[in-house]
Amino acid sequence: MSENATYRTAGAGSRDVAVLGGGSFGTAMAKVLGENGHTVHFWMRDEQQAEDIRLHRINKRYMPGITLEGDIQPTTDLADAVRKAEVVLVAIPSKAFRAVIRENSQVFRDGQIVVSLTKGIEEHGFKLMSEILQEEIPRCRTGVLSGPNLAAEIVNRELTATVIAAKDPDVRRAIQELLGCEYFRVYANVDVYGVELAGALKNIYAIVAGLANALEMGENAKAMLITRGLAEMSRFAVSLGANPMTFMGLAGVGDLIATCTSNKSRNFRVGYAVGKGKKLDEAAQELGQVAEGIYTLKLVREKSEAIGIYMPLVRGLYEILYEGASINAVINSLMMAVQNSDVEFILPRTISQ
Ligand SMILES: NC(=O)C1=CN([C@@H]2O[C@H](COP(=O)(O)OP(=O)(O)OC[C@H]3O[C@@H](n4cnc5c(N)ncnc54)[C@H](O)[C@@H]3O)[C@@H](O)[C@H]2O)C=CC1
Ligand SMILES: O=C(CO)COP(=O)(O)O
Repeated sequence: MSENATYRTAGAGSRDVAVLGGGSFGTAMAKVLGENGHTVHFWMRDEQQAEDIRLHRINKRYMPGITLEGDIQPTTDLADAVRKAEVVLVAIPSKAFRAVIRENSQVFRDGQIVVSLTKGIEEHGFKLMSEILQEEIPRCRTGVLSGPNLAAEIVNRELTATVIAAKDPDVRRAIQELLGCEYFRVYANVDVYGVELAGALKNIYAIVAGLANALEMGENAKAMLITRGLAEMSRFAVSLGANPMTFMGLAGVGDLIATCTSNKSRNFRVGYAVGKGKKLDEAAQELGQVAEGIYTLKLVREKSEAIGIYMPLVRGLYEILYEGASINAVINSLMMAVQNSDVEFILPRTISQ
């Protein structure tokens, strides 16, 4: 899309929306909403950052060079932002998600629409963000936004599609109307658990893909890793109750392609740095932004072992990142493993072939 293209609100007129979280993705969604003619109460915890955005219309730390247009009002007063908003979008990293919502749970209203944009899993209890919303603010109507949504592309108005997953049709419709525009399409799904889990799981395979790229693996190898990643993540998610067809959609295969093939993905970049010999801590430190896959990997490895789901890529990546295994040794062991069926929803993985 050209910089000079005109933008219009996709549906109803101007609405008040709160975006919680002043990082890359919060900024990207605030920008879409602002351009769509909505009033954005953009909450962040750092007053200096809020003041800077107020004055210069640029989030210097997370989106340098990107001007925020429209009625975007940076604030450090979360209660005020939520009270003024009809709809709340939450883009806070999974590690801080519950604490922020719990601390402010009283300010959310009955029936208020609250949607998670976060692609991660809570450390204790393996809770997804929509489950945290239901526990902390059960009187709200909740949903999840996920899909191939690299923030760095959205802020440049590059064509993008996303998925709003919610049981309540009003939530789905509201988000489609608020965010949809010439460069941003919003598809709908009712499989909240599948869409949300897909978004969290793909971060693991983006790290694997970054590693493969650092090792200059060929296209066959990269395609194998992405496709076997898809098999592994859908096997795991389906065992927990997700719909396997969700993984054929934007939130599954779509997001996997975007993040496993682009160094705009922070998870991919962490994998790439480790593949080039950096220690995990060093790679994460240099990134300076969240790479949820680092934490998701630990939780998924633990959970898959507890429930007996075969996830060789998760196990291999865990050994590399957390147990100091050599990358070559892990690759050799993966290549020597039993050769299973391709699509196990057609030919079961474990029967004799
Ligand atoms: N950046 C992207 O392309 C996309 C990111 N996401 C997801 O969005 C979520 C947020 O990620 P980004 O904005 O990209 O991360 P980021 O690393 O760019 O920014 C994180 C933001 O969270 C804030 N934060 C951290 N701890 C906090 C706390 N305790 N209280 C309040 N604010 C806190 C930081 O100050 C920062 O503003 C992640 O779960 C990510 O997976 C989803 C789709 C795309
Ligand atoms: O989820 C994302 C794009 O869909 C962003 O991925 P990263 O967090 O790896 O940058």
